Amino acid sequence: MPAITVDTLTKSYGQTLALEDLSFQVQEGEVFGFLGPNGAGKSTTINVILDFIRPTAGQVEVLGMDAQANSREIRSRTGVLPEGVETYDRLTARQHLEFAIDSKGSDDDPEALLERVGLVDAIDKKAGGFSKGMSQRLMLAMALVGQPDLLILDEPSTGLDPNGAREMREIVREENRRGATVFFSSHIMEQVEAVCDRVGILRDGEMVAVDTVEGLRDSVGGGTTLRVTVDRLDDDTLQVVRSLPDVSDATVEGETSPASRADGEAVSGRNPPVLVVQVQGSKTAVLGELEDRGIEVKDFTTREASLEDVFQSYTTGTEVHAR
Ligand SMILES: Nc1ncnc2c1ncn2[C@@H]1O[C@H](COP(=O)(O)OP(=O)(O)OP(=O)(O)O)[C@@H](O)[C@H]1O
Repeated sequence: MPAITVDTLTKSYGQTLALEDLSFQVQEGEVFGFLGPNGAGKSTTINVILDFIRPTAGQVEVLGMDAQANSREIRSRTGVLPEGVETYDRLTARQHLEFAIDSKGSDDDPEALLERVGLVDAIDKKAGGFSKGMSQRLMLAMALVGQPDLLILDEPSTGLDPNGAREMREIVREENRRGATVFFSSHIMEQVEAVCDRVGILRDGEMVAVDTVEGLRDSVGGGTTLRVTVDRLDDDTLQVVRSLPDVSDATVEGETSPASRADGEAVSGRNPPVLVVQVQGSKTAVLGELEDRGIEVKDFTTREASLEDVFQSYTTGTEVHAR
């Protein structure tokens, strides 16, 4: 059974179309990363899932129930870390937890929960003095109350330093091992890589891709950037390299369009020229071609496309290039 089914969901705020015909499923027991740039519609989707806002059209089912008709039951089985931390300044961390434990009717121990999120030392301190990261940890502890079947974390790493972000990922893994489904929104691809089974990428209110991280990387043909320092380079060679089967692009560093030179003169400056090639497969064809043409390869480096490149490709429509 899917934990979340979003079916042809549309949401307009006046003239603003925040979501358009959005459909996707999150399977029970998976960690699903919900990615998109600012304004893509992630929070709007989460707010509809939790029935904080009503859709313009479409349906949402959560834990097998209708999101609107059964919102109370859904919320009792869901732990939420909302975007934009709001704690009560005058209440201590312990009091926040007690409030969440009471409202969920659970028998959790506030101390144990705060221990898990690394905030136990501040258990009797008022939240008004907390840093952003501390408030975020407190909100996470509140989301964990009652061993929820579904965890919805909206930008959970906001305000956390690298250690905090790592601890957050560990908690996500632990919760998932316990059996919880985790729906995790972020605009940072690297944050979701380590924990998510699948990733959905939202752009302008529409899902542009849903796949594993590896699948996404393959689908954009991220490939490798090969940088080759050579003793010389001419226009002919550049054209030949560009036409090799696995090459999607080749340029000379510092030269915007060397191929446009009409005289076919060697393209070189004071430094040895560097040929920058986007390759999908093996780099040996490129190096072999250069050597066949009597060009000396002085040095070369390679770099894989990063997840940020992949994310950028999906969310801006530009071609993905490893840099
Ligand atoms: N209450 C609102 N009234 C009017 N427009 C809204 C409202 N909430 C969101 N929007 C608009 O809907 C679109 C989607 O916003 P949403 O907050 O869902 O995106 P997001 O992906 O969560 O962005 P972020 O990463 O910045 O939180 C944006 O164009 C936003 O300006």
